[in-house]
Amino acid sequence: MNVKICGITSFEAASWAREAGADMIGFVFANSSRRIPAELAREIGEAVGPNVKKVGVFVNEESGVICDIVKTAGLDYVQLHGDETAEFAENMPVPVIKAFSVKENIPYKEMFAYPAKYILIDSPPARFRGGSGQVFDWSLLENPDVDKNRLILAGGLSPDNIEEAVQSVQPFAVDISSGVETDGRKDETKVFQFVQRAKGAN
Ligand SMILES: O=C(O)c1ccccc1N[C@@H]1O[C@H](COP(=O)(O)O)[C@@H](O)[C@H]1O
Repeated sequence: MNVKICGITSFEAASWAREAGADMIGFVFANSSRRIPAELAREIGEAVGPNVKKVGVFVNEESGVICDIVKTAGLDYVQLHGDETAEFAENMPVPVIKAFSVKENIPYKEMFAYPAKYILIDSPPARFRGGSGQVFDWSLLENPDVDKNRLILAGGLSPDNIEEAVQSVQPFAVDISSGVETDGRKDETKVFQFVQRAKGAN
């Protein structure tokens, strides 16, 4: 199981993610309490090293701004968490993770035809576009049009529900932000528990 720890804002949180065995870390460049400058993301990314891939999270950002941040921060992927078109994604400088909000009667065929390396399915937006900590009904993903090899599961995951989530959905990867925080800051114990349980749950 691949694991992404999102909303990294400090060197120590990034090193917990790496030591715990996370495959990707996410930096938020959108409206969020977790937003950080591209220069800080670059410094944290350099400290973590090349084995952990760096993802930049954007919501309806201009293409030129994303390209600049990809270069400055040294990103491996962009996560498009807004209403970005397929044409927009095709012009990104690095591979794309496209986030969609879950809803009833989702057109999965259309969703998985989107030109992205991975498709991330998240809960509906709350205060910000993502990172709400809300869980959704995973049985909505029981559909033959869901390509599990490209699926990243997100939305309200936590050390307490991750084993059940992995066993029932069997996605390519899982992504978490608020579920490994205490009082709005990443929590070392929760980061380790989450990664270990996700990787042990196959
Ligand atoms: O984490 C954020 O602050 C954020 C802000 C804007 C867009 C996406 C964001 N994060 C993504 O939200 C989901 C779910 O997070 P949570 O685990 O429910 O808190 C995840 O994909 C993050 O990458």
